[in-house]
Amino acid sequence: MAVRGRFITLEGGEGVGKSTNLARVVAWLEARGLEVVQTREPGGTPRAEAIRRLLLDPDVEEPLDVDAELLLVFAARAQHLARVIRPALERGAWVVCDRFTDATFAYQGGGRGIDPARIAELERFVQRGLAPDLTLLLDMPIEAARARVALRGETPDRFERERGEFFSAVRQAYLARATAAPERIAVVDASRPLAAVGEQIDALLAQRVSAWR
Ligand SMILES: Nc1ncnc2c1ncn2[C@@H]1O[C@H](COP(=O)(O)OP(=O)(O)OP(=O)(O)O)[C@@H](O)[C@H]1O
Ligand SMILES: Cc1cn([C@H]2C[C@H](O)[C@@H](COP(=O)(O)O)O2)c(=O)[nH]c1=O
Repeated sequence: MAVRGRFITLEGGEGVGKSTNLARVVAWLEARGLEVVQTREPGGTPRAEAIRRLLLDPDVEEPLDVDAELLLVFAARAQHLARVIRPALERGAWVVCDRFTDATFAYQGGGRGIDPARIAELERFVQRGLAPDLTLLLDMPIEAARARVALRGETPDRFERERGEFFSAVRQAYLARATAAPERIAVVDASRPLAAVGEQIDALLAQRVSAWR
C-alpha cells in the first residue's frame, strides 16, 4: 500500500529540548484533527526498546564496537519501521519521531567517525526510500545543553558520558546535513526560552502543513 501520512522527526544533541518540543508538535497536529503516532529512536517497539537499553547501558564491561553500535541502531530501526512507522503512515496517520537516521549520521558518522557512505548504504537497505518529510533540528551550544541535562539529575547514559569533542562533532555533522538538505531540515535556535522555540516550531508546522495540502 502507498505511504499516505506524513513523517516528522526532531533531531539535535543531548538536552536541546527534543522531547519537550515533540509534545508540542503532537498537540499542534492533534488540534487539527490528525491522527498522530508519537515515537522515538532507538526504540518505539518492545524489541527495539531492548536494543535501546543495550545501546545506552553504561555499565557493561565489554566495550561496544563502533560497527556493532551502527548495526544495532539500524536493527532497531528496521523493527520500528516494520511494526510502527510504515503501518502508521500507510493508514494515513502522522508519525512524529524523537530522532531518526539524521542521528546516525551525526552520532555514528560525526561522533564515531564512521564513513557516511557506509551509513547511507544501510539507510537504503533498511528504509527502502522512506525518509522524513520534515525534520526540526534543535541546535544550541553544547555546554548550555549539557547544563540542562545535568539539571535533570539523572545518571548519564553511555552516550551522555562522551567527551565534549564527541558532541562538537555530532553538532557539526547535524548542521552539515541541514545545509545539504534545507528543504527538509529546518534549524531551530534551541538556546532561546521555551516559548520562543515553540512559536518558531508552530510557524514552521503551519507553513509546511499548508504546503502539503
Ligand atoms: N528552551 C528551553 N529553555 C530552558 N530549558 C529547556 C528548554 N527546552 C527544554 N528545556 C529543559 O531542558 C531539559 C532537557 O529537555 P528535553 O528532555 O526536552 O531535551 P532532549 O533533547 O529530549 O534531551 P535528551 O537528548 O537527553 O533526550 C528538560 O529539563 C527541559 O525541561
Ligand atoms: C537514533 C539514534 C540515537 N543515537 C543516540 C543518541 C542519544 O544519545 C541516544 C538516545 O537517547 P535520547 O534520549 O534520544 O537522547 O541514542 C545514536 O547514537 N544513533 C542513532 O541513530
